[in-house]
Amino acid sequence: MTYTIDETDGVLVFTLNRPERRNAINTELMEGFKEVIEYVHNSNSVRFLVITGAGEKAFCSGGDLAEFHSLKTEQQAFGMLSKMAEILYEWATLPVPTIALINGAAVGGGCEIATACDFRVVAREAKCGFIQGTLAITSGWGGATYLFERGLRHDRALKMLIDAQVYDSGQLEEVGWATKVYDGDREVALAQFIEYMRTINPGVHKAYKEIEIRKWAEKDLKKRVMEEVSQCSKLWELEAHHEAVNRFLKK
Ligand SMILES: CC[C@H](C(=O)O)C(=O)SCCNC(=O)CCNC(=O)[C@H](O)C(C)(C)COP(=O)(O)OP(=O)(O)OC[C@H]1O[C@@H](n2cnc3c(N)ncnc32)[C@H](O)[C@@H]1OP(=O)(O)O
Repeated sequence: MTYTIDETDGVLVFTLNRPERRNAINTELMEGFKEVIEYVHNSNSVRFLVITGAGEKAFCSGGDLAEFHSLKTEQQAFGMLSKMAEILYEWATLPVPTIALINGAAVGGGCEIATACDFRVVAREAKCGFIQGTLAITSGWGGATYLFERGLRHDRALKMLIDAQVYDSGQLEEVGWATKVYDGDREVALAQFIEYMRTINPGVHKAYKEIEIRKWAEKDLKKRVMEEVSQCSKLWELEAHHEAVNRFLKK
């Protein structure tokens, strides 16, 4: 199974389970996101939603370059990108706190997924970055739009995007992208992170999330996400992108 979904004591953990591909997102994993979103909406017990990656090397390496390399045209790219962008918008607007438990590399779309979460709890040795620029594209699942919503200083957010490099945990904490950096066991780090939040009535969590969600609705966030998708789709079609992906796949 390319993913697992486990609920324990109100904490729902969605684990990307393709460690041999550094937990790259393929079509099957997109369905996993949709299953989790439906689970949360239908649940009276889930209080926190956590996403993490199987193994110790990666949280998520973004889109599956082998699977998505077959997408050549702007229209073909838009079909995949918009599907995941819609999923991430539903994820970002869930009525429970969402936590990216970043156990390893979060790059490209993996960094976008983490940025769409409310919190980013990052392993000391993890490196994360919006590396799409090295593939001659921009973020394509809404990650840049969410980044500009996360309260980082504009210059720091923009530099993360146009550096297109991976940042270490110290840098991620310094720019304000990492909520917390942890050492050792990820389960212990998660338990410590939610220790106080879990003493608070879940109705309070939901009400505070609704304030942000209302602001995003008033500011046409979803429209802006889809404009980001369209921009990425245009760049996707260009030869520079396909050549860059070929170089990776022939490594
Ligand atoms: C809008 C989102 C956007 C999109 O999908 O359009 C993107 O996400 S674009 C960015 C796509 N992602 C990448 O370019 C990252 C590529 N991967 C890496 O940079 C590294 O694999 C890294 C840093 C995640 C981990 O490095 P490490 O040295 O630990 O592992 P390897 O590179 O040796 O990879 C092991 C194994 O996994 C395969 N792999 C890794 N990432 C992907 C991926 N994104 N898609 C498909 N396959 C991936 C890699 O090819 C290796 O396979 P093997 O058969 O063992 O050679």
